[in-house]
Amino acid sequence: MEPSSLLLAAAAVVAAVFLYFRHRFSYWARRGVPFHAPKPVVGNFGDVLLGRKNVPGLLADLSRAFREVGYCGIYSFDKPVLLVWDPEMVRQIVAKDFSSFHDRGQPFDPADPLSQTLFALGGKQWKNLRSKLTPAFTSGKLKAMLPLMRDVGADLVDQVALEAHGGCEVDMEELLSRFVTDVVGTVAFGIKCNCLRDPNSDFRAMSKKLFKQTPASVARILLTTVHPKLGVLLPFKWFFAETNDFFLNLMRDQVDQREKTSVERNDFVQQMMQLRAADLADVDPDNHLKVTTGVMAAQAFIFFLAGLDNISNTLGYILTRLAGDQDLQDRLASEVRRELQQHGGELSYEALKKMSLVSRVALEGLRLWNPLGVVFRKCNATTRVGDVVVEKGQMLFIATNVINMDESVFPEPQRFDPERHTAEEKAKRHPYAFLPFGEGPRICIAERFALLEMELTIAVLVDKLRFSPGPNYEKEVEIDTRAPLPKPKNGFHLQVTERI
Ligand code: HEM
Repeated sequence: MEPSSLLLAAAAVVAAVFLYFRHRFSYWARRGVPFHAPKPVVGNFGDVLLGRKNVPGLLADLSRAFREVGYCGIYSFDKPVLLVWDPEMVRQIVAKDFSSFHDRGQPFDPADPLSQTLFALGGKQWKNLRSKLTPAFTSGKLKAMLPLMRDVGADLVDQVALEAHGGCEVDMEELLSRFVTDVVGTVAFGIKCNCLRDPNSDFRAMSKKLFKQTPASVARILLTTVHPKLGVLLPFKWFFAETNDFFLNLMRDQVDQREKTSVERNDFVQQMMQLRAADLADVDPDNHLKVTTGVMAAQAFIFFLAGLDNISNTLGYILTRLAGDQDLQDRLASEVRRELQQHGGELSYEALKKMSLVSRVALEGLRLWNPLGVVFRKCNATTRVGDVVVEKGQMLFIATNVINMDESVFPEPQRFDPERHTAEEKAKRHPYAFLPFGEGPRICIAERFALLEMELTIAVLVDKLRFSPGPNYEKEVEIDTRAPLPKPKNGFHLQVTERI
């Protein structure tokens, strides 16, 4: 090709790209929705890509200019996204008009077994699987899982006491992270993985790998959130081949072993096996997802993804707050000891459910730490939400961290105050003003499981141990802005002594 033709072709490409972005980036202006001016290509997400802010932090900052409006338009790369924090609009999106917003727009690749999670599925397949998985989280099932969790809780207390040597500072981020991995190992996969004792176990290595953020993994997560098809085309699977094989083999081995030995355990693998047996009778192939070993592994994998950092970091944050408030910590310990006494010394399900301060502390931790910070939906039928006409295909982000910090609802929002979660206080506020687990038919399926695990952990720790500020104590925990979701930059260092 002639140099002049080459130059002309290059100019045409540049002009086409320019015109494309100019059109894309005028989306909100054309609709009269207040918006943030985007940067070329990255839209409003440049600070996340550069590691300057995590996703909830970015969304909180973007909401600030339009706080009273309750929503604004943003651009995730070139994709317009409606950012919402007005509780009434949120109610409409996640509950009232659920039929127009039933999916998250997550990628689903039939060739990638671990992408077939309840979180990612949409439409009728989601509905069918959700109804099958819901019974796995009933009170009866949680009660049956509790002894498994309690054993790991006892291991945690022993390990913390061991590392504290009667008064040293301990990094609770590391120990809690190993603890939650052991819990998931036992309740989801039926194996004792011993990460608390052995920080180099296979399970621990895999969980570390999974949560290790690389520029490629962050880019993929962001891109797949807004461009599912693009995500599927990228030359690596949802969580890379090694992770796929690890979880698939784990599930396969567990199922084989149980089928051979007829051993039954009160865990998630057992429930998935029952589901698979019942599934053989399901005669609706169009709307239901066949429960293969891959589909079973995918659901257990979500346990792994959702049940680790979310829970361990919220607990680490709570212990940090308790270390700074000895009075609250003592009241908590008294409640735990009183209820234990009244329940024959056993930390039973009934005893835990009587510990109302423990529960309020867990909720206040979730309000302030808010591990996910954002809930998303994709519009599947054009619908008016408040003053905005949301078109089919439109992505919506619900900034739950902004809602949780509204000072008209939670005065002095930065203050750790469990009394915000009494029944009377709850009755005074909008029902959508506190959403750590999302809301509506797609609310976190494991909400009660996650709360139970958190309550159990708080109870076993404050019963036996006292947490206080040590030399590396951070009253205000510094956040690692390079991680997409809340993560402490320097761990949760706390001094630990035995509680008399
Ligand atoms: C403190 C811990 C946890 C928090 C804060 C949390 C929070 C959330 C949130 C905000 C959502 C989105 C809800 C929505 O879109 O309205 C969600 C969905 C989900 N979570 Fe959790 N979660 C936690 C633990 C877990 C655990 C341990 C599991 C293990 C099974 C789990 C499984 C799921 C699943 C499968 C969904 C998708 C539900 C659906 O689409 O039907 N989560 N979670």
